[in-house]
Amino acid sequence: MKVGIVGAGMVGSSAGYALALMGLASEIVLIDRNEALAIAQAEDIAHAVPFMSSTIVNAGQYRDLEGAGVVILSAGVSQKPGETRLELLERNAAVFRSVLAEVLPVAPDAILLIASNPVDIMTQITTRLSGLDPRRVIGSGTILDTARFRSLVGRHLGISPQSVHAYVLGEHGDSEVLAWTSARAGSVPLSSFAAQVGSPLTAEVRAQIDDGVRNAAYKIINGKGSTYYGIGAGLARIVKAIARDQRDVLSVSITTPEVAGVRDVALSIPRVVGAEGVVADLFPDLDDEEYAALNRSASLLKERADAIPL
Ligand SMILES: NC(=O)C1=CN([C@@H]2O[C@H](COP(=O)(O)OP(=O)(O)OC[C@H]3O[C@@H](n4cnc5c(N)ncnc54)[C@H](O)[C@@H]3O)[C@@H](O)[C@H]2O)C=CC1
Ligand SMILES: CC(=O)C(=O)O
Repeated sequence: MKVGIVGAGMVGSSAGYALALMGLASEIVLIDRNEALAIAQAEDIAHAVPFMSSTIVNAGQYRDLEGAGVVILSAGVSQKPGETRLELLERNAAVFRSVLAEVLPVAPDAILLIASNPVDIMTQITTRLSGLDPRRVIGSGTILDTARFRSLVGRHLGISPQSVHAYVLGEHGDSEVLAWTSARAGSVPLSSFAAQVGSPLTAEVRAQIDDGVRNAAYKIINGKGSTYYGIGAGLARIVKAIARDQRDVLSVSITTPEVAGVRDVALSIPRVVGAEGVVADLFPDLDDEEYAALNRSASLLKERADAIPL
């Protein structure tokens, strides 16, 4: 499968690197308004390929997206220290208007995979502007937050994060919801597992994990300017589900008819992802507090998305 990446900065190049290492694409095309950057990133990633795969990596123009199965959209601005994702909205909406006008005519059949922030609202805008089936316009959503959640829970319990089945729901951002009630370790409810291994999930531990997940990006941005390895791997993971029609359950964002009482909103819940995009939505069991938090997150996203002129 050919994969296009529009926006060859830190996130786009990290996704390209992860895809190339994992051998998930036959060809990767990197596009950026800074052509010299796209060329340099493509060349650097191509030099990793002989160690791991046979992916062809090139910089290109929009016309080179023809035949792409997936186009990753990672163009735009990123957060400065202390800035929220939502503060990027107007600037990145303007970038997407111009980028989509170039992408859609040449790659009308591609699944669009959105990374630029605020990713849920960018997903909703892209769905509206493109007129594509919402199930083929996928935001990376909380795939990264879910990975952060699993990582911290796994460390606390002393098990692999891959044995933690827990999801972050709602906004990829400050209002996100850690779904503790439905979380499992192996097949065992999280709190029961934690008690059995002698590492109880006290209110204090949960608060620390919540803070670690919710504020991870702010901490990393303060330390090194931006985050990219985590989302690069997350984007590659979504492409894997699509390219191999794996029907994996991933927390990604698409415009959804109704979530927690809010209609037509893009946000993350666990969804089944395969060759056609999102093929099913899953609504985890939530307690009253989690449901109310998801309703607040959905309402906030809906309000901000509806206020953006197309
Ligand atoms: N979804 C997620 O979990 C994450 C999302 N992000 C978001 O990803 C986006 C990209 O972040 P970085 O790669 O760190 O930024 P970056 O500044 O390194 O790269 C952005 C690239 O977009 C290009 N660009 C800007 N306007 C363009 C246009 N009209 N056409 C083509 N290219 C254009 C720039 O030249 C630049 O190379 C940001 O919005 C950031 O907030 C970042 C980390 C995680
Ligand atoms: C920047 C961003 O969205 C993240 O690392 O979560």
